[in-house]
Amino acid sequence: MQSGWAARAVQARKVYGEGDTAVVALDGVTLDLPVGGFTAIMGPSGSGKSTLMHCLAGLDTLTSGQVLVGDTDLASLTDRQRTVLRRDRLGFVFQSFNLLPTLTAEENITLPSDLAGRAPDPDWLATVVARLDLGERLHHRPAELSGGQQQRVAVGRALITRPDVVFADEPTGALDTKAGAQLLQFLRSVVDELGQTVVMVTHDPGAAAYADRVVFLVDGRLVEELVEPTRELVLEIMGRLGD
Ligand SMILES: Nc1ncnc2c1ncn2[C@@H]1O[C@H](COP(=O)(O)OP(=O)(O)OP(=O)(O)O)[C@@H](O)[C@H]1O
Repeated sequence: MQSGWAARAVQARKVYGEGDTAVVALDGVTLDLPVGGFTAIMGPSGSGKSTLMHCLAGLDTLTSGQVLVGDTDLASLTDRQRTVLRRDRLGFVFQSFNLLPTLTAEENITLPSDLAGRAPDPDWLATVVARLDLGERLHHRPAELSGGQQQRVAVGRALITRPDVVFADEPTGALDTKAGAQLLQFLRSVVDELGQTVVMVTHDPGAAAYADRVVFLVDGRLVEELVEPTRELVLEIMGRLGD
């Protein structure tokens, strides 16, 4: 990609409802997601993290402002085109894995390609499987895998189309500490070694410390940005912001 960012929000504003009951969820957020970067989004409950993520991912639309994925302005697309863009150019990892129980690990990973009617690139599939250390588990069904392994399958599924951006919403929320730390190391290596772009919403300062940069939202505004975060620095800012 020519531009230095994989996706960006420009003066993003989102208002839910109207009149007296209107809620300003995003209040002029400008944020670049650099290509090959790992960005964490933090902030108190209700600060707009999910709204920002959903708008960046084309799952929700802005009231005003712009979201660009690569050079594509999401507002210029029809619903159908946005759905195709999500399928082909974005990856998603959820707190609760969301794997299909009747499919094997490999079938879950290749599902987005299968749904698009395309064979997955075999070299890329092999690279992703090796990077996520899933080679021994490809023929297992989700119920036969640990939570950490299931979430790695979900990361593999998010990566299979070589997306512009992987969106991870509390990806370690359902994992124990050890599996969570491992998963974050895998996400880190997906950025460092495969050049993928990851954005993650988290409440956990330890998880945020794996990112290159943490942005903090309060009341729908970006109020702080921390480059090369550590758990301690994240905690200090959270304390200051009243989380
Ligand atoms: N569909 C909706 N309709 C009305 N208000 C909404 C809707 N979705 C979110 N909001 C409001 O927008 C604001 C931001 O919500 P959002 O879910 O983005 O916050 P968050 O930072 O992700 O919170 P949490 O950490 O609790 O998940 C909140 O005040 C919320 O109540």
